[in-house]
Amino acid sequence: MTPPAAPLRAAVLGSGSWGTTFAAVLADAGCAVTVWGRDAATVEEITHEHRNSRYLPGVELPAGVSATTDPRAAVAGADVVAVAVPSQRARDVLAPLADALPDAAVVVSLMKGVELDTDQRMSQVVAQSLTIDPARVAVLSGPNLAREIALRQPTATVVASTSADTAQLVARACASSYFRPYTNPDVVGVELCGAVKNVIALAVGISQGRGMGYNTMATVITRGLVEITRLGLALGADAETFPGLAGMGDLMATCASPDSRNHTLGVHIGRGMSLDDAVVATGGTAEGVKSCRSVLELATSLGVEMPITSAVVQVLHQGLPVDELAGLLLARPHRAEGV
Ligand SMILES: NC(=O)C1=CN([C@@H]2O[C@H](COP(=O)(O)OP(=O)(O)OC[C@H]3O[C@@H](n4cnc5c(N)ncnc54)[C@H](OP(=O)(O)O)[C@@H]3O)[C@@H](O)[C@H]2O)C=CC1
Ligand SMILES: O=C(CO)COP(=O)(O)O
Repeated sequence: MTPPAAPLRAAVLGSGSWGTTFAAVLADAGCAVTVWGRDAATVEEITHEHRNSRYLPGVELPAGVSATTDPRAAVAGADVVAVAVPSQRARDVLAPLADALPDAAVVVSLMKGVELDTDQRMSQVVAQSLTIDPARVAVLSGPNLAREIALRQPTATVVASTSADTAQLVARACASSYFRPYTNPDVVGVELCGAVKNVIALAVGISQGRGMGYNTMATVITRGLVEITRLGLALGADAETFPGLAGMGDLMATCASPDSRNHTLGVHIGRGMSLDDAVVATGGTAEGVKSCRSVLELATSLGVEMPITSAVVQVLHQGLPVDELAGLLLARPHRAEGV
């Protein structure tokens, strides 16, 4: 008889809402989990009180989750290292850990952004900053609003890696009665879906902040998916990824939920708040604010049209009045539907 597999050891870098929630997911799936956080009070609270009152008020964490302020101690001995810091900070957090990562560890990016300046996807940033083979990197993305998962509401996700072994290891590490991972070899497609849906959620939020209803929301979501698909196909992604959990699934969750930071920030902008005030009022990481620029840059370099993304960049960063956003999109030349 084959002996049962030994419990996996996991590290999570980032003690915010998703890092802490994913640590709970891993622990519920049977892993021994250490979270790295830079805030000593949060680390203390996670380890000794099994709570993270700043990011997940009212949620009790499994006893199997502990935390440290030492990132090297967190990754020591880990089989799986999950990364959940803001995308624009990932390189700074990971590069100093290149010589601390265990040789056999795989790294899973939980982040949904595209790096400014380099226009790299997070799996590229992870492999480059840790100097590891991309086959040791996975990305996890899907309709995964942290708070619902922390309350153990059922959901599914996609674990993508160019290596089936890596994807299966990460899927095994996080699968539980309420969290169902599907594997997918399409890293590019899964990752783009996660990053660009944040930009589309900003656009939906802006329209709702202006008082527009469900027709507008459905239009922005549907044409947003077309934009994501166009960019993904230009980068070699698999067309089947886009209607799946990482694509349509995450768009629906993020564009519909008041828990989404991107959606919420968009609503503030739609109601007339300045970007700086909206960032403060939203709290937490709204990746689309920065990634809209890198996504648009990537699209422009490939000659891919992304009118919604472009409109969001213009409203957030180039002073376009919100009232002119809809006109800008609707005045585009008429064309046949489709990608
Ligand atoms: N929340 C969600 O529902 C989901 C989020 N994601 C993705 O996960 C990633 C992390 O998001 P999330 O956890 O929600 O973000 P939060 O804003 O909740 O937490 C961010 C975490 O990163 C830390 N951090 C912030 N700035 C730095 C820095 N300069 N250096 C190191 N650490 C830093 C914060 O530390 P401190 O507390 O000390 O400020 C905090 O621990 C994002 O890419 C997001 O898109 C993906 C799926 C779901
Ligand atoms: O990615 C998410 C849900 O899948 C979380 O969305 P926000 O980052 O907008 O909160």
